[in-house]
Amino acid sequence: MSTRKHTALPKARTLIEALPWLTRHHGKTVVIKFGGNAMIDEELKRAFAQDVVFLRHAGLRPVVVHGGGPQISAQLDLLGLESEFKGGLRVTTPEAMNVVRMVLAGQVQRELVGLLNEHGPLAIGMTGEDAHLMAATKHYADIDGERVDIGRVGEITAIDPGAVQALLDDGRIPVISSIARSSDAEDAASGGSGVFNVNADTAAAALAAALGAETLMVLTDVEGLYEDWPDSDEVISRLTASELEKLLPDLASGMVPKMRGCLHAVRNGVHTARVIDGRVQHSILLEIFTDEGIGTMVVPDANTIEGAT
Ligand SMILES: Nc1ncnc2c1ncn2[C@@H]1O[C@H](COP(=O)(O)OP(=O)(O)O)[C@@H](O)[C@H]1O
Ligand SMILES: CC(=O)N[C@@H](CCC(=O)OP(=O)(O)O)C(=O)O
Repeated sequence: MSTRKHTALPKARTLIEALPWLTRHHGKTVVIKFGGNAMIDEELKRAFAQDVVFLRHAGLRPVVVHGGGPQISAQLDLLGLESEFKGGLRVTTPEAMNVVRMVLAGQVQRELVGLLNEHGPLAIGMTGEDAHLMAATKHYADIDGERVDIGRVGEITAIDPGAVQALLDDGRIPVISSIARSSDAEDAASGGSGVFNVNADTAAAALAAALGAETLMVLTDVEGLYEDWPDSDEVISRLTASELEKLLPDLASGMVPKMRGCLHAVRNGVHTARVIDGRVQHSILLEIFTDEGIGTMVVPDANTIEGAT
């Protein structure tokens, strides 16, 4: 004879709590940006892969855009090259560009694809260079009103999401590195050097808009957008595009491309853009499938879009 205690009820409640969210998000595209600072340990990376695969099996269409800033800096350091940032962007010499490409496409992307594919033949890696996904032109940093040359940093000029849509239609999970081909034909024809280093938050936001995604989710190493960083740890849970626009000039480095990206996304058809804590295991599932939600959510101004709650 065997007996069983009824411990299953809380589990069932959790599943039932997910039901309205499953219905709401079914068939919707979610672009998830996984920041280099959130990839701090193996457990977290595995949990991230599980969450993304869960979304896919729950009927959503997840797309991963990954970062790798700290990993690039570590490799540059090994090679005796310095890392310098201006306005939150890496000053990218042609030599550094080769390292950026090697680390993002050859190391970080490969690792994430491998972790996702432990769950089945799902993930396919690509960079913005593939199938004309991302075209860019040279970006100049604006430092106190001055136009500063920061090397091979790109500003996205066009996105062709066709290849990503095709992969999604085929049930795959695209994993994208933020490298773009030059939209200048002559530069592009120069092969290896005809590419640009694009900030991964910016790339994720532009892709979310081009795909008509429902949600942009940015995983980082803080709980969300702090109101008075670094003096307070009060997280802003929800703000409109206009409210965010007013805050932008006061934001510091790492948050600038993230929040600019969120603003761009919600102003271009994405229903919600969220910044969440990637250090919390299964933060993606908590954000998508539970009533609480975590982190900071940005919504369009006239919040008339059904589902932007
Ligand atoms: N208002 C703010 N709220 C939260 N974090 C902020 C804020 N302003 C600046 N930051 C900094 O931004 C960092 C996140 O950006 P970044 O280091 O580029 O992360 P990622 O690798 O995830 O893209 C945080 O760790 C924090 O130091
Ligand atoms: C132009 C620029 O700064 N590109 C970034 C690309 C990687 C990135 O954005 O990684 P995180 O999301 O981990 O910061 C860089 O070279 O670090």
